[in-house]
Amino acid sequence: MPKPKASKPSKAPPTAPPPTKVAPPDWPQFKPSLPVVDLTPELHPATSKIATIASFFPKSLCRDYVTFLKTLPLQTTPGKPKRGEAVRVNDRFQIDDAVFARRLWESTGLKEALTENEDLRHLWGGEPVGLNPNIRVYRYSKGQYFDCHYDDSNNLTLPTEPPKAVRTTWTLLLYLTSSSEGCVGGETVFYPNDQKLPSEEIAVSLETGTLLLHKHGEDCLLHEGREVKAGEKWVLRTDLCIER
Ligand SMILES: O=C(O)CCC(=O)C(=O)O
Ligand SMILES: [Fe+2]
Repeated sequence: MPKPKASKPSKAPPTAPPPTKVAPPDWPQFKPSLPVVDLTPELHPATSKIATIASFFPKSLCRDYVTFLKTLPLQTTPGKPKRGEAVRVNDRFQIDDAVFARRLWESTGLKEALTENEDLRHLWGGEPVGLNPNIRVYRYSKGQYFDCHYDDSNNLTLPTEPPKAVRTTWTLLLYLTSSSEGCVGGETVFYPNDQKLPSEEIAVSLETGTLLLHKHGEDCLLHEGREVKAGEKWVLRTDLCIER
């Protein structure tokens, strides 16, 4: 747990070891081929620990993805969190899929957007080399939320040839729905001073197709996925990996 200061449960629940022998899903193709717009990460005006890339997925592709994701065996959060873990109330699907992580990195324009932008290169904490194969899909329905927590950095080995030792430094959240699809609430809200103070909140509203990036590990801001009031919030999560 990188930040023990907060009084609330503050560690994201552990990601149970992803099933290793489960066949990966037949993720829809990226159609139209990506990127559809110039992918320039925009730093949040309040902090350089949050960036967004608008229209990372076009809306039609988000729609295709949600239709597909609904067919996956999502699991509702089991039981009560352990001491010191944040409450996450949503439905989730998790898979270790290095091939899909690589597609998201190499076939979307993301790799170029993060590695070829000289103004932003210093933000990533090292040389970005790919995405975490641990892919998570979240569905939040009315009343569901992810309470305040910090995201940990993890050391991994990417199954490249030869394998690459990496560390995750930023969380990536791809919003697949928003108010355009009838989702009310569900903002990702950050608190810059380790306390849930409404006066200091930095709320990022859902935008269909926007990729939200935020720094994690030691430098992670306390954050939450605010309660969904109506409709469904669908999110795809992975993490940025740098060489270690
Ligand atoms: O759903 C959100 O907006 C936040 C998700 C999150 O914090 C996480 O996956 O660690
Ligand atoms: Fe998080």
